Amino acid sequence: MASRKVVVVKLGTSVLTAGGTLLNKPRLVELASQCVELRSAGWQVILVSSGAVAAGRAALGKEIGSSIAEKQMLAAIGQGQLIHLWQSLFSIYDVSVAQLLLTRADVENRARYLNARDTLNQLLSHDVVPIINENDAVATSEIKVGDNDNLSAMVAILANADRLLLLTDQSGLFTADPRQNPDARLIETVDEIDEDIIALAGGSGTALGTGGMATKLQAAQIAQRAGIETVIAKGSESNVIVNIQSGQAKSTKFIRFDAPLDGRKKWLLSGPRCNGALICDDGAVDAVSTQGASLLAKGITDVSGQFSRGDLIELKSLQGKVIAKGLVAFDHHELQQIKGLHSAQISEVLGYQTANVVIHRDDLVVLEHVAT
Ligand SMILES: Nc1ncnc2c1ncn2[C@@H]1O[C@H](COP(=O)(O)OP(=O)(O)O)[C@@H](O)[C@H]1O
Ligand SMILES: N[C@@H](CCC(=O)OP(=O)(O)O)C(=O)O
Repeated sequence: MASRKVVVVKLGTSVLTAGGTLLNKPRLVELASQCVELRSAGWQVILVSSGAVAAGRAALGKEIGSSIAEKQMLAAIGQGQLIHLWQSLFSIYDVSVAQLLLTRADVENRARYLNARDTLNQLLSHDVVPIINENDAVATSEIKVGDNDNLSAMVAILANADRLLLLTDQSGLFTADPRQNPDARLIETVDEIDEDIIALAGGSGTALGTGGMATKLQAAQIAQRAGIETVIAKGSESNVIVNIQSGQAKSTKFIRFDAPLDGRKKWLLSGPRCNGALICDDGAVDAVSTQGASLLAKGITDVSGQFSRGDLIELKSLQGKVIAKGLVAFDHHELQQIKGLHSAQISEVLGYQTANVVIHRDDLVVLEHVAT
């Protein structure tokens, strides 16, 4: 059991509705049976299933507006229908499922993150298929992840997954939105998600999808940095879930970075939002990004945003590139006073010294290796 590989399969609204506005039950039947086949081939499967809003619309049976409150109502109605449908389909194969509804708050807070991780691990160790969605009915904009692509990357990190499979209505990332440009070509492999790649991704081509290719690239980038391979493929392709695992389906594959991070650093990548940034000189950027050093006050040229001690912030180069993220040991007022100073001068200026480094390397996750 311990050696089984874990795959997170994200099913977009576009897949679950088969291009319509309501859930397409035959499509769900096919997908459930593929997941069961994958389990028989030795994979543990976690589903991130969109579709609550679509299911709610079907259950309500009448047209309503598209305000946030109305969508939240549809999600509240539909989530029960959705999980009931999955449960009845998996039960045909004697497979138990469990519902987990998460918000950003569940991954931002380290204690809640560990709690969600324990639940997920328990479910997997008991051979249950976790079926996850955002808790749309109660999630306000402050605590919302907002799209299930990013949520699925967070789940992949939580579960220490080997692969993230994003199923949508296209075979992967194209050189342009295929809905707008019939000449667009499929990109089969992406090594690094740089600005040129990000520029290819547009929003959703439909009224029901959230985020389009842009949020799929964000998810792939989070997963890539955490050492997880991401594949985007078309959910309507016959037997796609099984064929992807054996490399036999059209897709875009994002190569994972080969730098194993410990669990805490993976959490830094996945969940918390950054409350500010420190602008660093070339020497500090080099020390942090290529030598694995802690960030010292000496290398900081500027401070932006308002944050407290212990908050997650970004480290930027003088050119404005985000190099790393880390948990900061001083608040923004203190940093305004000590930026550019030697560590030995900190207590002189502040009148106290709570730390010698601004971000300890154990609290820092490097996003870009920059040659300065
Ligand atoms: N470069 C691109 N390659 C492929 N699809 C793209 C691209 N840019 C934008 N898209 C759009 O992204 C859509 C898929 O995202 P979305 O509608 O959010 O689906 P889902 O419900 O599966 O998350 C596609 O239908 C397509 O119109
Ligand atoms: N949580 C929402 C779906 C949000 C979402 O990201 O949708 P999609 O882009 O279609 O995967 C729902 O269940 O309807």
